Amino acid sequence: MTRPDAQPRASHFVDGAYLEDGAGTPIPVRYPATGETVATVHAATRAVIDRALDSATLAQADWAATDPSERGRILRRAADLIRARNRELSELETLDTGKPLQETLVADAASGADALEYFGGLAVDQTGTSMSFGADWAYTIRRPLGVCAGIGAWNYPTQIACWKAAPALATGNAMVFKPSEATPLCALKLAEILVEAGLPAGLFNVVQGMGEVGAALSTDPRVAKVTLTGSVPTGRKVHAAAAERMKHVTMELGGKSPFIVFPDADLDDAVSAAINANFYSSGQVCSNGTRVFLHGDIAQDFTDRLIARTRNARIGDPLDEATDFGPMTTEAQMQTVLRHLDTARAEGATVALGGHRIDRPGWWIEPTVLTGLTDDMTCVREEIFGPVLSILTFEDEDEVIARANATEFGLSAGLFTRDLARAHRVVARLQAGTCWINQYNLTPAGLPFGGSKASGIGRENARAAMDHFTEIQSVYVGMTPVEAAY
Ligand SMILES: NC(=O)c1ccc[n+]([C@@H]2O[C@H](COP(=O)([O-])OP(=O)(O)OC[C@H]3O[C@@H](n4cnc5c(N)ncnc54)[C@H](O)[C@@H]3O)[C@@H](O)[C@H]2O)c1
Ligand SMILES: C[N+](C)(C)CC=O
Repeated sequence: MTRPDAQPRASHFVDGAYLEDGAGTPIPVRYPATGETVATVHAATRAVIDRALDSATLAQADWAATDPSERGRILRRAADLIRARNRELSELETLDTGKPLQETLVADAASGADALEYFGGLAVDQTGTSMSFGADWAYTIRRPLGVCAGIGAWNYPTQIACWKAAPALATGNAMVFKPSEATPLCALKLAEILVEAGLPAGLFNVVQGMGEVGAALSTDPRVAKVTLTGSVPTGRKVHAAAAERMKHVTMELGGKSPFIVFPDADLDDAVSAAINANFYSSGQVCSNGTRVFLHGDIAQDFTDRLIARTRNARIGDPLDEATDFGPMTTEAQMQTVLRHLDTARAEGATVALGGHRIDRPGWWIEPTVLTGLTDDMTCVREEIFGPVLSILTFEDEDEVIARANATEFGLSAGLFTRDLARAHRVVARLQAGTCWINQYNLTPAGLPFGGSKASGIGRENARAAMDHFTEIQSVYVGMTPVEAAY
């Protein structure tokens, strides 16, 4: 397939235009399907970071005073532009991440456009409250926070940038966004499109770099809020840095989510969902249901069907729309997954399917199913972030709930049953920010998404995100003479 040109016009997008500073450390962008370098960007220098933060600070004051209906119109225009350019953006996302075009065409830029459209519509609908205190009264207003720093992971670069930018901008904030160093390309396109849609310069700036650039944003006094999508260890660092200056935070972090199949479930549906919940994006999805708890009565049947269907995965060139399983996004992540597989074998796991690197250039791992596991094994406790599905069995409801909750994570959970009373009863006891009943991993813009426990703080999407990008100002209105003791 002809490969599109991935090299951006410059490394950064600041104050409405592309910006280069060759003094920054070069970051090669490698196509995961072959390992070839397809572009190079430079990490932001101190001068670039300062320009991004200063222009955002200046632009935000006017933006906060702009009629929210105008803010909303700009975001909705950006959504339309993204949809019109979906194929071009999806191809770039595929080059950036290695995810099959079949996926990026429907799940990445498209979901970013949904968020821009959704928050574009909600921009006019920021309501306060009013109350009376005798003759006096009071009201509340939601105020934007100021300049927000967005820091992204590498698995959904366009979606992550949009999910952060859309509610921030709708509510009158500016954003300086640092994409993952592994996938720096797509956020630049978003910045370009927002300006084309009419967003004033400085309101959405993109600066490239490794963790140090993210750390510089997290500690800078010009930044009022940090919203991170990343791993739990990074979340702990960013949260601590932000706390030094009492900044607001949203933390979208990792997980090790339970996927529970009761004996009365529709097994074909449950197998389909387990495939999506473990092998989509080659398993590089935060909310994946990687601990698959199967009731003993259906465990063998489910496992046989799962393995038979997973053997049909078409592994190949991610730019070919027929391909439905791609490589890992980074070489480092491939090595991490291979180490996890070695540990699993050493701890006694049975590799029922896959378990090896695929012999192709680039960073490929076979879709893998592990059986013969116990809850204390490393592969069951730790996030692997690769195409590795762990099967566990259970006998009763109380037991599976206790085991599902026995983790520091709390991002997501899923369950399959035809008994809706049981479904709601179990969900009420699961410690997870998002639960799916007879479905998995669907995250529409109108549904809050985020984690409990170590998996995060705050929520993205829905009205909840509008609240997280604003703070309440209370206004007390005195209507009667002021009395004083002396
Ligand atoms: N909950 C969610 O919505 C969600 C979505 C996608 C990915 N994730 C999680 O992200 C992880 C995979 O992504 P990753 O490997 O890019 O994560 P990561 O934590 O390594 O990096 C995330 C981002 O943080 C930056 N960073 C690193 N150190 C930093 C520091 N000290 N200060 C500020 N920024 C710093 C990185 O440069 C990168 O941009 C997984 O754990 C996955 O579950 C969560
Ligand atoms: C947020 N989500 C689930 C769409 C992608 C996470 O990795």
